[in-house]
Amino acid sequence: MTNRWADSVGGSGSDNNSGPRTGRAAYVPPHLRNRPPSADSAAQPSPAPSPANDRVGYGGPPRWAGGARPDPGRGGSGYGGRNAGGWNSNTGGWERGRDREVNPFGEEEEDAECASSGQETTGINFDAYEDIPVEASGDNVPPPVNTFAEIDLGEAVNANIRKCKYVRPTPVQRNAIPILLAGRDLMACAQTGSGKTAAFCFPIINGIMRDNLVQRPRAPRTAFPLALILSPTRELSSQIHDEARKFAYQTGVRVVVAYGGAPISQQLRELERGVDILVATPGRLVDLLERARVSLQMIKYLALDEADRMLDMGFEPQIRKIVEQVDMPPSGRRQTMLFSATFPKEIQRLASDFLANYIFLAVGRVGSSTDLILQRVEYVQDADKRSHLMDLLHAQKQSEEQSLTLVFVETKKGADSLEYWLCQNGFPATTIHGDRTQQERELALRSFKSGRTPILVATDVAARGLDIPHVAHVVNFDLPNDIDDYVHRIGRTGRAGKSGLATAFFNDHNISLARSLVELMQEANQEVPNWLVRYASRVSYGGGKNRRGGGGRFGSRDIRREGSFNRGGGGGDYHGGGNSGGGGYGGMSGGYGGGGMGPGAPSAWD
Ligand SMILES: Nc1ncnc2c1ncn2[C@@H]1O[C@H](COP(=O)(O)OP(=O)(O)OP(=O)(O)O)[C@@H](O)[C@H]1O
Repeated sequence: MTNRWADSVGGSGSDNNSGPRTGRAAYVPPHLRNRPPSADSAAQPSPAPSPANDRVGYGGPPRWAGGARPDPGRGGSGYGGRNAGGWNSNTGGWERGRDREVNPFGEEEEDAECASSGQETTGINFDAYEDIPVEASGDNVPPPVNTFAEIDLGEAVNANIRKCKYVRPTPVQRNAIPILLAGRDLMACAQTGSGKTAAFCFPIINGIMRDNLVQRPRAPRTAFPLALILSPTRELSSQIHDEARKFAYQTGVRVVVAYGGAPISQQLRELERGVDILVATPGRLVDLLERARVSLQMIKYLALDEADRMLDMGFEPQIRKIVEQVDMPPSGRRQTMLFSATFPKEIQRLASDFLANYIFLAVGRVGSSTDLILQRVEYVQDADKRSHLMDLLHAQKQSEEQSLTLVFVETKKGADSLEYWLCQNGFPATTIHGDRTQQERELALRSFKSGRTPILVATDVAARGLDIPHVAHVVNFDLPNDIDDYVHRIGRTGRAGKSGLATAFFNDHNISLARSLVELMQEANQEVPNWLVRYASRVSYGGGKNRRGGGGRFGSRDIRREGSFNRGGGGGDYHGGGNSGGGGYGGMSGGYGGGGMGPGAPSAWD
């Protein structure tokens, strides 16, 4: 079918999305999607999502109508597990202990999704990570551990680890957990999908349990969390919250999430019930701070997930406000942990403002973790991208029944346009990007995860952190401008020791990425097409976004070791880490030089 949608590949901004389309009642164009729920519609029941696309009913009632959130893992969760202590009575009128803690492991029917993702961790090929080298620098680095049994996380947490079916710690967990349990600040660079979330959650939960009976100020309606975990997107915050609730189940540690796009009233109610660990996106947290509904004066643990993203141009002002300009204890009086798969040098310099005498940990030599991901680059002109994508999807349909495909595009309009075209052509697809309401975003993600719509077309809003089982193929329909964004995007497959496939469509618009792409692929032992090598040789660095820092084949090494660093803590000490197989350390793609902070598509972020 030739239509205006099909013509707008790449979403250059042409206004192709106007007007609802008759004959496709299911579809509501983007400009109508962000309407707040009306009182009328709120009274109506929600229709079931269509098997082909989650958009059925967008024009209809909002799914949050009547107060019940679509995600049973979050909405209205009670609390009550006090088995491990860790609380005091000074809760400022919170409702602690009155509610029953909802089981986050999905033993109840409603949480079947969590249950199945829990089963994912059985049979994981963690041998794939066995020979991954580790480099840690800083003063007196605590040695790594090999088993969870070697770390005293407490019986309740250990029980949860068993419920998660984690048999042994991943390399980043082996190294980061002892460092954090020793109370040290940490900047950790480890591959996508290698278990960083647990690496910072376990020590935080353990620390809060150890800090039993912390006195908190009495202030009506103000929450005083002990730990703050910040992440760049709503979906990632939600995911971290879900994970942290599992790890903290029946420990007495209460985890609450707050992010934009969702009704604040419900989040306020959750906060009023009490909070030990607050997981939040920066924007919503600033809002809560300004309303004086959250105070950071009791924060003892601060974690920034996707820390390089959190400190780049888009987020840095908000992060500085939260960390430096409100009431959070200064570095040295709190424990700060920064995690990502990429750490450009510029970001490392900035990050040192937030850290005290920190340890830098790099887990995974360039080329080791990406072995799990087969990377292909194909030369495809813009006009041919759709038919090419269709060929890939047809091939995949035949090969694997259960597999999901994540397709990254540059713009929000491009995402809508491609999704529409795919659906028209018989491929059930949905989309996630910053112009969709949070309700739509969550629904799209659930529909994708469940396999109802096995193709998700996304902007960079889905590039980082999301842990979706069964993503077999990541297609870079439009390549990003920044190699770090590429790394995070392809990292949505090949997670937790599993293998995955990543295909990129390259053409003359992507020349600036050629060199860093070739380098990354070579380091990852991938087959690089000759034509791409020729493109790369035509590009000079010239200070552009993709210029690599002076780390040579070492990805993100501690900048303090390069002598170009004058701020903050010591550095110098260095050990090869417990699993070290020798040189060639670093995160997959950190260490890119000045200006390496991706512009991304700020409007697509939270
Ligand atoms: N010790 C373990 N044993 C088995 N599975 C694990 C273990 N630790 C984590 N996992 C699983 O590995 C998957 C990836 O973990 P996680 O999402 O924390 O990765 P990540 O390093 O934060 O990735 P990204 O860089 O993309 O954010 C999750 O499904 C998680 O449950």
